[in-house]
Amino acid sequence: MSSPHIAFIGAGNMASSLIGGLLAEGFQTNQLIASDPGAETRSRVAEQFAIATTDDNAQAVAGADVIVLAVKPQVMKAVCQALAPQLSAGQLIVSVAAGIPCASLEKWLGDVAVVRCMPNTPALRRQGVSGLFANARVSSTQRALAEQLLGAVGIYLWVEQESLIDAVIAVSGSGPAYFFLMMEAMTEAGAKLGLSRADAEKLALYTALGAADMAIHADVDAAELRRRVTSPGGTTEQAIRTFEEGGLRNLVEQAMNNCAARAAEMAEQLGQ
Ligand SMILES: NC(=O)C1=CN([C@@H]2O[C@H](COP(=O)(O)OP(=O)(O)OC[C@H]3O[C@@H](n4cnc5c(N)ncnc54)[C@H](OP(=O)(O)O)[C@@H]3O)[C@@H](O)[C@H]2O)C=CC1
Ligand SMILES: O=C(O)[C@@H]1CCC=N1
Repeated sequence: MSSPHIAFIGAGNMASSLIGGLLAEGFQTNQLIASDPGAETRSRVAEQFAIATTDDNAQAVAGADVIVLAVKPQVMKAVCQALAPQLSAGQLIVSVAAGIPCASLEKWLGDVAVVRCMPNTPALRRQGVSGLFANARVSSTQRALAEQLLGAVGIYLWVEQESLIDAVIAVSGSGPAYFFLMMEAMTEAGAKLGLSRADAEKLALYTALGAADMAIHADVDAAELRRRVTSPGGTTEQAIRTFEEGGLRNLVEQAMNNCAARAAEMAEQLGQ
C-alpha cells in the first residue's frame, strides 16, 4: 500500500515520536490523524505536526488502514472495548503498549490482525529500533504495512515468540532512558571536574553519538572497541576498573531483568 492512512489513538510521547518520524520520512500530513482526550495535547500535536486531531477515537479510525494504539497500558482495555464496534474489515492494529499481549487485544477488539510492536522514542529522529510480533491474522500485505510504518522511523526486527517482546522492551524500548541516565551522570561529573555544564553536556552527548555510530559501523565488537580506548596503565583503565568493581554489569542485568519482569507483571494485571 503506497499511501496508507494511519490513525493514532493516544497522541503522547510515543505517538509523537512516530508521527514526527513518519512526516520527516515523507509521509503526508493528510495520511495521519491523532486522537487524544487532552485539549493541550491535541493543540501541541496540531501545531507541531500540522496533522488532523480529534478527541473522538471512532472518528479517527474511520477509513484508517492502520490503527496505532499508543495509550498507556492501564487504559488499553477500556479504549479497545469502546473501539471494537468501530473497526472495519482489513484494518491493521499496531499496539505499541508494553505489557499488553496480543491475546488480550484480541479478547477486547475481536478477530483482528494485530502487530504488537515495541518501538522507542528515537523514532522521532528516524533513529528508532523496534521489535515486532504478528498474530496469526496478520496477512503478508499487513506485515509489509507494519514494516513500512516502523521502517520509516528507524530499523525493525521481527521476533517469532511473543514473549521475546518483553526482552525487546528491556533492551531497546526502555533502553533510551538508560543511555539518557548515563548522559546525565557524565554531564554532572564533568561539571564537578570544572567544565561548564553546557560543555560537559556537549562532550557527553557527542561521545555517546560517536561511540554508537562507531560500534554500529565497526567490524569488531564493542568489547574490542573498548579495549582500543583503554591504554595499558592509562586513564580509561582507571574508569573502567571503577565501573567493573562497582558491579556495573550485574546492575545492568538486574535492571533489565526487572524491566522485563514488570512487563510480564503488567500483562497479568492489565491483560485480563
Ligand atoms: N514512551 C516511550 O518511550 C515508549 C512507550 N511505549 C508505549 O506507548 C504507550 C504510550 O506511552 P507514552 O506515549 O509514553 O504515554 P503518554 O501518556 O505520553 O501518551 C498517551 C496518551 O494517550 C492519551 N489517552 C488517554 N486516554 C485515551 C483515550 N481513551 N483515547 C485516546 N487517547 C487517550 C493520554 O491522554 P492523558 O494524558 O490526558 O491521559 C496521553 O496523551 C504505552 O502503552 C507505552 O507502553 C512503547 C515504547 C516506548
Ligand atoms: O516505561 C514504559 O513503560 C514504556 C515502555 C517502554 C518505554 N516506556
